[in-house]
Amino acid sequence: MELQCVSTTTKGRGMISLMDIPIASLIHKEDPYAAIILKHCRETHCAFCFNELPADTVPCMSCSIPLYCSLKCQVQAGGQDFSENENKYGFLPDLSDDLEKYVRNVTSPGFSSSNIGHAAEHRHECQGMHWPAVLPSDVVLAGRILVKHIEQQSCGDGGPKILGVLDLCENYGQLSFESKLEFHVYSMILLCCLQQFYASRIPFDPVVTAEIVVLLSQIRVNSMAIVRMKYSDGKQPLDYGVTSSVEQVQVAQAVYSAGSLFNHSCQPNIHAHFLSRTLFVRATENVAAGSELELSYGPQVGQWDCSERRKFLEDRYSFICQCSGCAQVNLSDLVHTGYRCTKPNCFGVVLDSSVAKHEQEKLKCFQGPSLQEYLLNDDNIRRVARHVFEQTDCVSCFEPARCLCCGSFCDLQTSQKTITTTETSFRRLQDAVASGEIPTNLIMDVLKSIEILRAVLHPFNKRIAEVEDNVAQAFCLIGELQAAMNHCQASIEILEKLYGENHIVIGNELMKLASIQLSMGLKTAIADSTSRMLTIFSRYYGSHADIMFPHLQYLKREA
Ligand SMILES: C[S@@+](CC[C@H](N)C(=O)[O-])C[C@H]1O[C@@H](n2cnc3c(N)ncnc32)[C@H](O)[C@@H]1O
Repeated sequence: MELQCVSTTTKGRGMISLMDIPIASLIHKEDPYAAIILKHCRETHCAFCFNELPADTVPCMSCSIPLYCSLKCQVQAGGQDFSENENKYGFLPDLSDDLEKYVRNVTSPGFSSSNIGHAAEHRHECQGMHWPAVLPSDVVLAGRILVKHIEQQSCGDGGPKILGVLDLCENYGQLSFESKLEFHVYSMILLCCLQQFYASRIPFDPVVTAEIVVLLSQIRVNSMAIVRMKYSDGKQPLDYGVTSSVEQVQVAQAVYSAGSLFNHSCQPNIHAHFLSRTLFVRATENVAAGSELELSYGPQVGQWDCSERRKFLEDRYSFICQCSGCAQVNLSDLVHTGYRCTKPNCFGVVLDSSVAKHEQEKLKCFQGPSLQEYLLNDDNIRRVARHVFEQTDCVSCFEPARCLCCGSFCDLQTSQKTITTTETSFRRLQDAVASGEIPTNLIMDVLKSIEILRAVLHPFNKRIAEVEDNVAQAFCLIGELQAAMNHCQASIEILEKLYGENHIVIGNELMKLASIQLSMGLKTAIADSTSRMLTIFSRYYGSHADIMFPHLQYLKREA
C-alpha cells in the first residue's frame, strides 16, 4: 500500500493512503526500532520474540537475567553467541579435534549473530551492574534506542548526535513538574549506566542528559504496547464448562518509526496486531484515497463514554482528542450511560448533566452542511433522540434529565438510588463467578436486580450488557446452558449497538456464545456464530486470524 505522511490541521503529522484501500487489506508491516519485555512478563515470555516461554528456557549466557525461548532468540538479542565465543569464554578447553567438532555441532544454533540482521540490543545491558533489572522499562528502552543509534552512526564528525535520534513528536511541555523531574533523574541514571559500556562514545554532560529527557518524552507518546491473547483462567478456549473470554495482555513495549505516525481515533479505521515483535496494520473498513488512517491508542467509542476517553488520552498522551468519535454526536455516546424515559413505550434516552454537557459541546463545534440531516439520517440516533434533532436550533438541546425523544422529566437522583440497591447482588455475583461457586438463591436475586436495572436505565446502557454477561457465566457454571445462551445473546445485542455489529469486541463475545452452543450441540447456531466471527476476525487479522485464534479451526470443523 502506498501511504503518505501528511500534515493535518489538528493532530500534527498523520498518515493517509494514496489509493482506495479495500477492507481487511494489510497496509503496513514493520519491525521495531527497539523493543523491551515488560517486567511482569520476564518469567513467562521470551525476552526477544515475546512469545510464551517453553519449559526449557535459554538464559542470556552472560548475565543470565533475560530468558529466551530458543538459542536463536538469545543470539538475536545480543546475548553471547556460544559458537562464536567458545574460545573467549573457555567453553572448549583443549579438547581433541573430534570432540571439539562434535561439541560445535551439537551446540551450534545454525546461524551466527553477524548474519542475523539485528542490532545486539541486550549486549550493553549485561556488563557490570544489572541496571535494566531495576530501571523502568521505558528508560531501558531509551538505552536500547541510544545504543542502536550510536552503533549505526559514524562518529568521525565530533561524537554521536543524540537529538533527533527518532524523528518523533514529544510531550515534554505538557508534562507535570514531577514527571519532568523524574525524566531528568532517570536520564542521568541511564547515562551513568551506559558509561559502563560506551564511556568513550557518550559524554556525560548536561546536553546529552537533556537530549535523553527529550527521548524519554518521545517514548511516552510514541511507544506501542505489544500484546498477546490471553484466555480466561488460563483455560484453553474450548475447554468449556464456563464461557471463555479473550483479553489482550501487554507483554512488551516497542517503538516503530513509521508506525508512530498513525494518529489516534476513538472510531479507528485501521487495527494493529503483532506476530512475534512485528507490527501488522490492517484496514478494518473500506478507506477512500486521501482519507486519514487512524488507530486506537486504547479508548474506543462503545468502550467508554466521551469524557472518560478524553481524560485517558489527556492523562496518558497529553492531547485533547480531536477524532470524529469525540467531535460528532454518535449513538454510543448518547446511550452508553443513559437512563430510560419514564413515559411508557417511549424509547428516548435521558442524559445526566456530564454527558449532556459533552454532547452539547459536540453540537457547538459541528462543521457540516446540515446537522439535522446528518443526525436524522442515522435511524438509531433518531430512535433515541428524535425530538432534539427536529428542532431548528440545536444550541441547547441536550438538557440533562429530559428525555431526548418526548421531553419528559426524569428524576435522576431517584434513579441513581434505585441502581445503588442492585449493586450488592451484582458484586456478589461477580465474586461467585470468579470463585466458580454460585449459591442457589443468588441467581434469583440477580435476575430481580436486572429487572430493576432495566426499568431505570436505557435498554442500550452498557451496564446492562456487563451484568447480562456475568449472569451468562453464572448459568454456565451451574450447567443451565439455555439460560446462559439467552443472557449471552442479550449482552451481545447491546454491545452491537454500542460498538457496531462488526467490531472485534463482538467477535470476542461471539466466541463465548459459540462455546455455549458447542456445549449444547447446536450445530446450526455454531455455524452462524462461527461464520460471523470469521468475517470479523479476518477484517482485523486477515490471514493471521487462525494464528491469533487457534480454536477457530476447531469451531470451523464443528460447524
Ligand atoms: C504517535 S504520535 C502520532 C504522530 C504525530 N501526530 C506526529 O506529528 O508525529 C501521537 C501524537 O499525535 C497527536 N495526536 C494523535 N491523535 C490525535 C487525536 N485524535 N487528536 C489530537 N491529537 C492527536 C498527539 O499530539 C499525540 O501525542
